[in-house]
Amino acid sequence: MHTEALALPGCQLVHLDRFEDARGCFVKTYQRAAFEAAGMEPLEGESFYTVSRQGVLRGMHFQIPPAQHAKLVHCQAGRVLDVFIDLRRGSPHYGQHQAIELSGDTGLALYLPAGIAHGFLTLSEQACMSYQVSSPHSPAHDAGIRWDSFGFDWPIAQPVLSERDQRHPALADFDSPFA
Ligand SMILES: Cc1cn([C@H]2C[C@H](O)[C@@H](COP(=O)(O)OP(=O)(O)O[C@H]3O[C@@H](C)C(=O)[C@@H](O)[C@H]3O)O2)c(=O)[nH]c1=O
Repeated sequence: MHTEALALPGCQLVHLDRFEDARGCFVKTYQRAAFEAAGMEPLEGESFYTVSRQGVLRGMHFQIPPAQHAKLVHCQAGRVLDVFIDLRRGSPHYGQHQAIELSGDTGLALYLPAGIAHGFLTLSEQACMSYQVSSPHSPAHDAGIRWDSFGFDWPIAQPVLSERDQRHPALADFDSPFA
């Protein structure tokens, strides 16, 4: 495993160890010692995955303090356009976003520290996204920014959204609790 620092401070592109042979591939998705050595928080709160159809957009999600957490995001199958926003008031990049394509073919994952909103659009017929987070889910602290409110030019006008994701505040109306 090796990592690359991204433009938003603390965010890292993680090149997972991926071994291919005639059967398919083997991907090592987490090793506590190596991840900590690369500056990541232990990601042992919970893990989960989602399966989404083409055109589904999930986001832009984060947990607010005191339940803020870091996450590792990885596309196990299919292809997604992954997008994340810096919500840390003290950051010189506050309100800025970055987008990276993730797919089941590359072994790329994203590490996002607390204070980063995360979402993605499914580009392939179906995509499986897996997550590893540093602390448990807290429904009372689970929050979001509306997908079309932070200046990103999504390659779709009418994505499939959950009801909750249609109701998030715009970035401009969000009073960020992240330092
Ligand atoms: C996020 C989450 C949801 N749930 C439940 C709540 C709800 O009934 C159901 C679906 O939840 P959601 O609609 O929030 O799922 P989803 O929109 O897939 O949420 C995910 O979106 C991406 C973009 C992220 O970054 C993730 O951290 C997570 O927030 O699962 C949990 O039990 N644990 C969890 O950690």
